[in-house]
Amino acid sequence: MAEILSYEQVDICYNGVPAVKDVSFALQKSEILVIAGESGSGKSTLIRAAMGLLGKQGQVTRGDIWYQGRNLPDLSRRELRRICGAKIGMIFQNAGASFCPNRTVGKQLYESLKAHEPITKEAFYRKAEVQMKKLGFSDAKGILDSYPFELSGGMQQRVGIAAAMLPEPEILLADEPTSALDVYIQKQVVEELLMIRREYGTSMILVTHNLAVARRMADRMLIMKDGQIVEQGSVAQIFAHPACAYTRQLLAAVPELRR
Ligand SMILES: Nc1ncnc2c1ncn2[C@@H]1O[C@H](COP(=O)(O)OP(=O)(O)OP(=O)(O)O)[C@@H](O)[C@H]1O
Repeated sequence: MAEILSYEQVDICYNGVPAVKDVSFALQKSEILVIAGESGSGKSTLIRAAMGLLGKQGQVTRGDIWYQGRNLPDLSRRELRRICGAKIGMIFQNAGASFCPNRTVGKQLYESLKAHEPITKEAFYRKAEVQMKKLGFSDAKGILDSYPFELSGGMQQRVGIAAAMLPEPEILLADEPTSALDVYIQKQVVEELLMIRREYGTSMILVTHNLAVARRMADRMLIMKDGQIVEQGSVAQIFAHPACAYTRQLLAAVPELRR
C-alpha cells in the first residue's frame, strides 16, 4: 500500500500549551483510518493541522505533515488553498449548516466547485447529478433545485458531504460527521462515506467518539489520550485484543449501529 498522508513526530500547541505530542502515523491510499479517544485528546487538532485550520492560537511546533512530497505546515496560505478542498476535502459535524439560506443548493455547489476548477453551469449540473446518484441520492435534480430549508438536517448533512466530493479530493478528513444526527441518519451518512470510498477510492481520516461507527467503517484505528497515540492497529485487532487499558475502557460500552 502507498502512503498518501504522513505525520512525522508532530507537536501542536495552542498559545504555547501542548495539545498534540510526538504523533506519527501514515494514511494509506484508499484506507479509512479512524481516530478515537476522549474529548480534548487532540483528535480534531490533528486533522485541522493538515488543512491549516488551527486558528491564530494554534501552531505545529515540531514535525512534518507530508502530502505529495510537500510539508503542509510549511506551505503559504495560497499554496494550501490550492490543495485544500481540491485534493484534501474536509467535512464537519454540521457540513450542511454552511449553506446560505436564500440560494438553491445547486447554485451554491456550482459556485464552490467553480472556485476549484473552471466548469460551465451545464457541465456542473451533469457532474453533480451523476455523482449524487452514485452516492445513493434518488432525486439528485430535486435536491439541487431545492433551497436548504426545504431539506431535512440529515439530508443537508448528506448533501454537504457530497459537495465536499465534487472536486474529487484524494483524501477526505471528517470531524465527527455523524455526531449531530439521529441513529437512522447516522447510518445513512456512514453508508454514504463507505460508498465514496468504493466509488472513488478516497482515503479518509475519520474522527469520531462513536465506536459503533468506527467499527463499521475503519480499516485501522488510532486511539488518542492527552495528545498522544496510546494504541494503533487494525480495527479487528483493536476490538478483539486491545493492548492498552485505556482502549479497553473506551471499548467497554459499544452500542450497535442500528438500522
Ligand atoms: N482554539 C483553541 N485554543 C486553545 N486551545 C484549544 C483550541 N482548540 C483546541 N484546544 C485545546 O486543545 C486540546 C485538544 O483539543 P481537540 O479539540 O483537538 O480535542 P478532541 O479530541 O478533538 O476533542 P473533542 O472530541 O471534544 O472534539 C484541548 O485541550 C483543547 O482545549
